[in-house]
Amino acid sequence: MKHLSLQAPAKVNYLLDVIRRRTDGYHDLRMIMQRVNLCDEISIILQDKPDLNVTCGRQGVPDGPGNIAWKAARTMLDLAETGKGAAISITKKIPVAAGLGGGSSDAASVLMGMNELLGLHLSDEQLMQIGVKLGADVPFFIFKNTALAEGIGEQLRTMPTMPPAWVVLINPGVHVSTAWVYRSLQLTNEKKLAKLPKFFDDVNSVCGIFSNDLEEVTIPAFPVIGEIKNKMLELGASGAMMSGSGPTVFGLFSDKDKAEKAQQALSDNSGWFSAVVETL
Ligand SMILES: C[C@@](CO)(OP(=O)(O)O)[C@H](O)COP(=O)(O)OP(=O)(O)OC[C@H]1O[C@@H](n2ccc(N)nc2=O)[C@H](O)[C@@H]1O
Ligand SMILES: Nc1ncnc2c1ncn2[C@@H]1O[C@H](COP(=O)(O)OP(=O)(O)O)[C@@H](O)[C@H]1O
Repeated sequence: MKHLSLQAPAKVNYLLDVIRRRTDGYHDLRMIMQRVNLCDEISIILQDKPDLNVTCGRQGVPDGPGNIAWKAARTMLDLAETGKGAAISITKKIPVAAGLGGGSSDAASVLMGMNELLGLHLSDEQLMQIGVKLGADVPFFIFKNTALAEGIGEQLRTMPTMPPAWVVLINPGVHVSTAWVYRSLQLTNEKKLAKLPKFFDDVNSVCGIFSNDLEEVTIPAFPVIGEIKNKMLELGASGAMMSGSGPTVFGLFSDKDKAEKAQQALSDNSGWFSAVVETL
């Protein structure tokens, strides 16, 4: 029986410009996406019987066909046409519906893992084309590099090297619907896009690009997001912002000690998820 153990990392968005509303109900974006080393753990066992089982056991995440990882595995098993099946178990470490891309990352890891286990030899480009049909952020997790993402997130280019940083993640656990955030956004006709630097000297220069249009919707509705951002800056972060459609706020630090102290100060609130992680 073939078996693989995988680590599926989370992401944060350093930039999220919403450019226009599309006719298919989605929005064209310009994003900068960075992986961090907070990882879900995934085990895949390839089986001779055709059954596909995905178990997660985490509240708010479906087992079976409702799980995005199940859809990823099903696609790969159908492509292979070997009659084999798989047993997949997911241990969630990434908070769910948090703006950290956990589901998309799980799906990307399963696509890459099944490609290997089934000996399909699909290229990363082919896996990314399969991935975008499962979720807009899936191709980024196959691409792996820190990326400038356009379209809905499927057009990816490698960003100039960014200095490594410590990232404090704080999720206050309020429920934010991604569909509601995009729907509520007031778009201007001709959005002016800030020019991006050609290189980044230090963590401060990375924070110079921080901007997330979705905060215009989430901060007025959930003031706690703005409060965490302000606190993070008071505690010495070089920059702080909401990731994706939230509600997780992250702060970037060049100093590990400061990052750990900020996490401690912010994690006093019971029920909040908090972590200090590193950029990948
Ligand atoms: C905001 C981002 C940024 O990385 O990430 P998360 O916060 O989810 O991590 C992504 O754009 C999340 O894209 P995606 O993964 O497709 O979101 P979904 O939850 O599937 O989308 C829910 C709904 O949001 C709207 N939506 C989503 C993406 C997009 N570019 N335009 C949209 O208008 C659509 O109405 C869609 O039906
Ligand atoms: N493997 C998975 N991990 C997390 N969420 C999943 C998974 N499969 C399906 N979902 C569903 O996807 C939704 C979005 O979850 P997630 O990817 O964690 O958040 P986000 O889109 O904010 O990055 C959740 O409501 C959850 O029920």
